Amino acid sequence: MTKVAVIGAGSWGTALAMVLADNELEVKIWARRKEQIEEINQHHTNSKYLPNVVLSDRITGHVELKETLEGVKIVLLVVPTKAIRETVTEMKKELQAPVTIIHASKGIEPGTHKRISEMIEEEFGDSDLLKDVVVLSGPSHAEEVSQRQPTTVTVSSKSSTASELAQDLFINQHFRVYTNPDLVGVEIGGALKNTIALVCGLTNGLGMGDNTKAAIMTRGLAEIARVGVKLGASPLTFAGLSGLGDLIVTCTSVHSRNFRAGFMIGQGKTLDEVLNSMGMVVEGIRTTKAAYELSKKLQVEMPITSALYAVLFEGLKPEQATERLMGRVKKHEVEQLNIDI
Ligand SMILES: NC(=O)C1=CN([C@@H]2O[C@H](COP(=O)(O)OP(=O)(O)OC[C@H]3O[C@@H](n4cnc5c(N)ncnc54)[C@H](O)[C@@H]3O)[C@@H](O)[C@H]2O)C=CC1
Ligand SMILES: O=C(CO)COP(=O)(O)O
Repeated sequence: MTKVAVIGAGSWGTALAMVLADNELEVKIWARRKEQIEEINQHHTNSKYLPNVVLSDRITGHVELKETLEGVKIVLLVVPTKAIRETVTEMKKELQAPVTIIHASKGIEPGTHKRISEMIEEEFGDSDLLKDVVVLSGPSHAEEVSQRQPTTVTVSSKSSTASELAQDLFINQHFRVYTNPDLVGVEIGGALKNTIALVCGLTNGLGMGDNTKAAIMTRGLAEIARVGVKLGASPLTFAGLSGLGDLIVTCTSVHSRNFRAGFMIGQGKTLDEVLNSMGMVVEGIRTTKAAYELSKKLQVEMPITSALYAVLFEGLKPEQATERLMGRVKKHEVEQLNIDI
């Protein structure tokens, strides 16, 4: 039986482990906390992250990375973006043979502006322990995947063989997996939609309704596509699952941590209060910083991202941010996309 190591037992790592177990794979899931691993092994639950869900006994929990990675050729990496580098460094020490890493995290690193696959490759350097890197992304909340609700995602890699391997590992009757060769577009779309979801939540928290949400989603997608294309992505990817698809789910779902965090900020909570009350990762906060820096570096206009950056990190009041966005000079809609198809 094929064995897969899942590194990160938060809500997404656990839900994806369930998909793999449904596909009759042997899944070894790693977490740092011993009590969490005991719960997985003894009760087949991971109640902090996925309450009311029963895990297959094909999923075993491990606290030691060495034991988790033993005899494994495929690793699913699902830790928050800020933990990617340190986790990969630790993994590398324990690997005995080359692995294909499928990552399912969504973020960009502030300062370096690296995508997650780039960070993974950088941490492996010239070691021959990394075979390929694949990203799995798309509109997919863990809560619904764990209930086997119909879900679609896309996988992408520099290697089409590796993408197809990932597609075959995950695809089933509830979880439909497409391939897309545009690695840059898939990773950028998945990361930047979190910023736009924060803004949608924020305007909802301020009492604004659906017109505003539709405006932010549409113009948000325009700025995601603008920076993505500048980085080499295909514009068509942003109309797909890791673009529009993920934007829709994250900006409209009750499950979205980014939307909920934005909502609380709109209601007047401070960033610290919001993050302390979430207990789960809100990737959009760090990604907003990275996206703002990227827009300056590449000289790409990202007005919504810049307004959120000013609210989060420069003390601009959300109401002032709205005035700033609505008071911009008049523009032509399509020219603004600046896409050369
Ligand atoms: N939850 C969801 O529905 C989805 C999440 N994602 C992405 O998956 C990634 C992980 O998110 P979730 O599982 O939802 O997060 P989570 O907040 O549910 O869990 C995060 C997990 O990472 C662990 N962790 C935190 N810091 C760590 C560190 N320094 N080293 C090692 N482990 C660490 C935590 O203990 C926890 O097990 C994020 O990038 C998120 O954007 C993507 C699609 C769906
Ligand atoms: O990426 C996601 C859904 O596709 C998860 O979004 P949140 O982190 O906002 O919950």
